[in-house]
Amino acid sequence: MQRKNLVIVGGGSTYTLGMIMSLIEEKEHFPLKKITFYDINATRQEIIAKAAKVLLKEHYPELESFSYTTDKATAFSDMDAAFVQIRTGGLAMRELDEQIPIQHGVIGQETCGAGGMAYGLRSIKDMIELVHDIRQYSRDAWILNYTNPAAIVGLALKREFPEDKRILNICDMPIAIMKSYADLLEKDVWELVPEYFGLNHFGWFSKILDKQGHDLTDDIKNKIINGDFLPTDKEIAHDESWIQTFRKARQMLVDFPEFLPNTYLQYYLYPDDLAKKESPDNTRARQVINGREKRVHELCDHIISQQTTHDINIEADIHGVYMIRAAASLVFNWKETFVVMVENNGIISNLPDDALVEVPALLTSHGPKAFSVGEIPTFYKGLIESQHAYEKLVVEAYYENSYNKLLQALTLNRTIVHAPKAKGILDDLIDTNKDYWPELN
Ligand SMILES: NC(=O)c1ccc[n+]([C@@H]2O[C@H](COP(=O)([O-])OP(=O)(O)OC[C@H]3O[C@@H](n4cnc5c(N)ncnc54)[C@H](O)[C@@H]3O)[C@@H](O)[C@H]2O)c1
Ligand SMILES: O=P(O)(O)OC[C@H]1O[C@H](O[C@H]2[C@H](O)[C@@H](O)[C@@H](O)O[C@@H]2CO)[C@H](O)[C@@H](O)[C@@H]1O
Ligand SMILES: [Mn+2]
Repeated sequence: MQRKNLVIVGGGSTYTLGMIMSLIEEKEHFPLKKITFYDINATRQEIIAKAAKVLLKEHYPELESFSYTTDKATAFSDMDAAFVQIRTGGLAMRELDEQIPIQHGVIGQETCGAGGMAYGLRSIKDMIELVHDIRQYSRDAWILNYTNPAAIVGLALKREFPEDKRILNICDMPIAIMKSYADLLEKDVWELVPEYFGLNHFGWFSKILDKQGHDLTDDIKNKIINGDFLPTDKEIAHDESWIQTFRKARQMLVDFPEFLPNTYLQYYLYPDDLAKKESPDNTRARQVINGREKRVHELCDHIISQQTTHDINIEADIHGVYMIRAAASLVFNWKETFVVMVENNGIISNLPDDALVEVPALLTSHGPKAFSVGEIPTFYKGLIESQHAYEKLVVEAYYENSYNKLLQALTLNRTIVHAPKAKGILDDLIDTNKDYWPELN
């Protein structure tokens, strides 16, 4: 197999070290000649990059080049693939996205509700600029975007780059949930074949089959209803917040037994219960700063001081493996099935064509070829249409500098609903985001 060149945009991300370990474990599937990190924050990136250098030297000796840079031309020239994982405003702004809605009595969340809207308006601008820059230097590179909120970023990228068929918006939540199903069934996650529909962080598995075509759906439902449904990927298995989140799947399934829910639906189906549990002093951002970020930075410091990785476990995680195999399927035309975001255009026949739906697709060298879903039942159609309208209004508001469309978006959002509350939250978010958002009229 021909070796490829990969740039990781947002090299300083808390996910990058795990991604490097996953690239090492997946090197036979996605053999690389060159890995480059790009970030706007040289200091943050250097911590990860110096540790990655040691890891790669010991475990990827066949790699011809590893480098890290803040220069776009150096980063983006001659690339086959780009993994884009930036966070405009950093975890500090994530914390404000989460705190402000809580202060108004509604859910404060990274990608859902008002927090997701605030983050979306910040991400769109940087993501559009980045894709223009990548295209200037690598016209044909596959761009895998998982920068959040991927639903809103993805819609904006479709609007800005309608003819670009080599941008794929992708999320790891469906595979992380499937990993838990696989562990319930004592099977390998890659043996499971999903049927799935919805929007990003807003979807359902209608079926889970195995590769021989056996239907495993009822078995999974019974195990969730009668047992304990838990996260099992190593990155989240011991995280209390993720444990509570996965456990909530049971209630969703009891209330709405037709389909298996994405864990993010908890925010939309039980907004009052969840809002009551949140506290501005213990946001998820704060937990990540004191948890994943601290853990990753300590591990990097350890590797850098030892200049070896002999005393640490090199283990892939499901997030990394999913992105890597999806990229390999595009680059090498594997035609494997992944749940990804694509423009609807009739895939879900009773939803708008312009919705960015999340569905299973074959990833080929000509792009994703999604399987037809057909009609979905009224309850799910209603929920999705309203969420799609919210996402679309946020993107339109960005392009039109429209205060009114943002107010409409927040009022439509199931985590808010009450218009005066939407207005209060919006006005506070405008204040905190003045360095990032477009000016609103
Ligand atoms: N779609 C998914 O399923 C999924 C899964 C995991 C993470 N994510 C996303 O990945 C991103 C990274 O998450 P994290 O928690 O590691 O955040 P982080 O803040 O630790 O890392 C983000 C990095 O991006 C850099 N950055 C910010 N703006 C940039 C720009 N314009 N150009 C280049 N670099 C820039 C920052 O300096 C930082 O080093 C987030 O958007 C997160 O939501 C998505
Ligand atoms: O609150 P965080 O920062 O811990 O997580 C937010 C992200 O959650 C999902 O990603 C999971 C992923 O599903 C799992 O496999 C593992 O890698 O952990 C991630 C969270 O730490 C979600 O899909 C992302 O979009 C969120 O950004
Ligand atoms: Mn996601």
